[in-house]
Amino acid sequence: MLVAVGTTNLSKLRAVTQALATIFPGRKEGDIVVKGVSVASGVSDQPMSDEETIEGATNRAQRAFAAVEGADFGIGVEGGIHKIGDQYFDGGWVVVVDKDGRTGIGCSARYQLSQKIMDLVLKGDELGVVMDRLTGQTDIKQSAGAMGILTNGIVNRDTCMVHGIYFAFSKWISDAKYWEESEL
Ligand SMILES: O=P(O)(O)OP(=O)(O)OP(=O)(O)OC[C@H]1O[C@@H](n2cnc3c(O)ncnc32)[C@H](O)[C@@H]1O
Repeated sequence: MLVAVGTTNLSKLRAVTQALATIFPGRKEGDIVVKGVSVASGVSDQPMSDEETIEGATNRAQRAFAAVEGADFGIGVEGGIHKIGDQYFDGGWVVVVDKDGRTGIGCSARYQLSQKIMDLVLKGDELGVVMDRLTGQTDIKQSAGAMGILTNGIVNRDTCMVHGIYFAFSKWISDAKYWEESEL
């Protein structure tokens, strides 16, 4: 199975590899090939709404699928912020496409961003840059992620994304009766 993922971010690629091993059990090592490709998300570097983040994940999935010949699936994973009331939350959206034209969508758990972090993001820096500056670490977005820092390592970015990937694949792994047009 060849799976094209629209990113070269190591945390996202780890999440996809881990999720696929659970989604398609019994496959021998090497049966599932995950190929990360650099594609444009087509949205801003720091998406600021669920709608924009879903659009980015969709573009990444479609563009990765088109870029990798013979791919069985294209996957787009996009991180983004969303405001609910006067609070800001971050999370990841996942879109899956396949060669039959089917599309699946899922999202990770989301977590609150403090006003202190948001003040820096709203000044124009991406969350990853802000977290690097606050922690003194480099490229947090490819390792623990902001959620890993804020949960003291309990939920890292790849762990968080894995659930979004499971949900995005639900159409392929649950009974078709939940998805087909039915007479009920
Ligand atoms: O290489 P790509 O796939 O673009 O990965 P990315 O991490 O740069 O990009 P995303 O589009 O998924 O995320 C949008 C921005 O949100 C930030 N971001 C989202 N979740 C984050 C997290 O958990 N930790 C740090 N930064 C995060 C990050 O700075 C990104 O610029």
